[in-house]
Amino acid sequence: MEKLMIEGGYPLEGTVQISGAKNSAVALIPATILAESTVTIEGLPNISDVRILRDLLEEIGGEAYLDENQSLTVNPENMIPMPLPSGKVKKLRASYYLMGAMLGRFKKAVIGLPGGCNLGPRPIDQHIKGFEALGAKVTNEQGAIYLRADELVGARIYLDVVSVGATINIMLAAVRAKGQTIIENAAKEPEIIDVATLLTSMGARIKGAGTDVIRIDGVEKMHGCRHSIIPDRIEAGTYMILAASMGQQVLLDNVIPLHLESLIAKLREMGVFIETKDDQVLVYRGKDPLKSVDIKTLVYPGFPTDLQQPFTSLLTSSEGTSIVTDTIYSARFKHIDELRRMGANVKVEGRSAIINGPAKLEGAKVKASDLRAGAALVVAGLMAEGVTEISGLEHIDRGYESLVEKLKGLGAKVWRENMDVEEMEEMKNS
Ligand SMILES: CC(=O)N[C@H]1[C@@H](OP(=O)(O)OP(=O)(O)OC[C@H]2O[C@@H](n3ccc(=O)[nH]c3=O)[C@H](O)[C@@H]2O)O[C@H](CO)[C@@H](O)[C@@H]1O
Ligand SMILES: C=C(OP(=O)(O)O)C(=O)O
Repeated sequence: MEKLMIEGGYPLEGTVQISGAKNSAVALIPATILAESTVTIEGLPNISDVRILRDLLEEIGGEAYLDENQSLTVNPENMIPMPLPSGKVKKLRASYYLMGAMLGRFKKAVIGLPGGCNLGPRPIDQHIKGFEALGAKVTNEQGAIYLRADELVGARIYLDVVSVGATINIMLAAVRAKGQTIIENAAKEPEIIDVATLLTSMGARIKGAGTDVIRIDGVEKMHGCRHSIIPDRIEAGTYMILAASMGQQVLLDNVIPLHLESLIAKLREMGVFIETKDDQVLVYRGKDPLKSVDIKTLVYPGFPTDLQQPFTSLLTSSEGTSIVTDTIYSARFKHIDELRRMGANVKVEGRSAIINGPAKLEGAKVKASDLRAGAALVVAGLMAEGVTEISGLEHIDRGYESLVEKLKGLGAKVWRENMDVEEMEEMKNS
């Protein structure tokens, strides 16, 4: 087991290449199940979630080859509706997309309840409501979801909560249903458009992805294609926050600036300078101290919940009081105790964190309890005086490709180290 070591206080400068979007990748890979010939997805991020999903495709009989350029070629011809009640499906949240994709292709699936970051309750009632509306019988037996349908028939489905996961999962099943499905109050995240683009290249008929009403006309067969994934707006956002905290001039390459408008607006409000080009963003700081701001996480195009945690770390260095409210995941504050351990002046009240700055952070031994908590601690570690040791690296590896190499490329002092036996015991017991 490894830990991440950061010696803080060094300015960041240079160019960083942004990888393909994790939250697209984890839906695009299951979507390949729906095709009847070879699908290639180019530019996938080199992260553990991608490798686990590749393995899951092989478990159900697919051929899935990930090459050195992170292109995944899937031959789904010999796939079978093998039950996946436990094992790797438990390692990530997005294994729930196997439900929609297998239901669409085989009209049946058995998938263990998904894992992923522990952000408090992560219900899937809206996914199930959608599958049932399409004609599936859905039961929960001993921690696995059983889905079965004689046939899938298009339906009008109104989502009671705007959910990225439910929107994509229903889309995956509906592309192979008979007739038209209309998803109302759909989520509008860029990852939904990316999945719809892949499905359309595979022969699906989808209109309105990226708006709150999506219309899908079911088709009988879907074929192979090539697809290039969108850049990761959350990884890009994390590097923009890092640049705002410690950057002189940091250029992000392979970005869609439009996907980051809420973050760009908030960083500018704090006094950070940002220039956007077609697929690049330049971030730099002036001489003045950063100003405090309030943020509230919202569905897209609002401020993303996935950037709330690293942004909170940045706010510890700004002058005045900031309030961060997470309306998507009210318990997404496990990073706060760790930030306090490093000297931050933050308290949690209900679904808000109240941050008083500027605080002088000091290196400490801290634990990443989930993926973006890990990103938050990396931001804090780079700002802090002295050495920060971050355990729980397996969470960070779920979502950030080559983090150490990318940070080193910007001039950070960061490295991975093996934990000693005592530390591993501590980890197990915490
Ligand atoms: C809207 C939002 O910011 N979604 C983010 C959320 O998506 P994730 O897919 O986890 O969450 P959803 O978008 O599906 O859910 C949004 C909200 O709806 C609730 N819900 C969801 C499904 C359901 O069946 N019932 C239900 O009540 C969730 O608890 C949550 O409060 O985390 C992902 C990974 O961190 C991000 O990629 C998404 O951008
Ligand atoms: C919480 C996240 O991932 P997951 O939903 O896959 O657990 C995330 O990407 O911030």
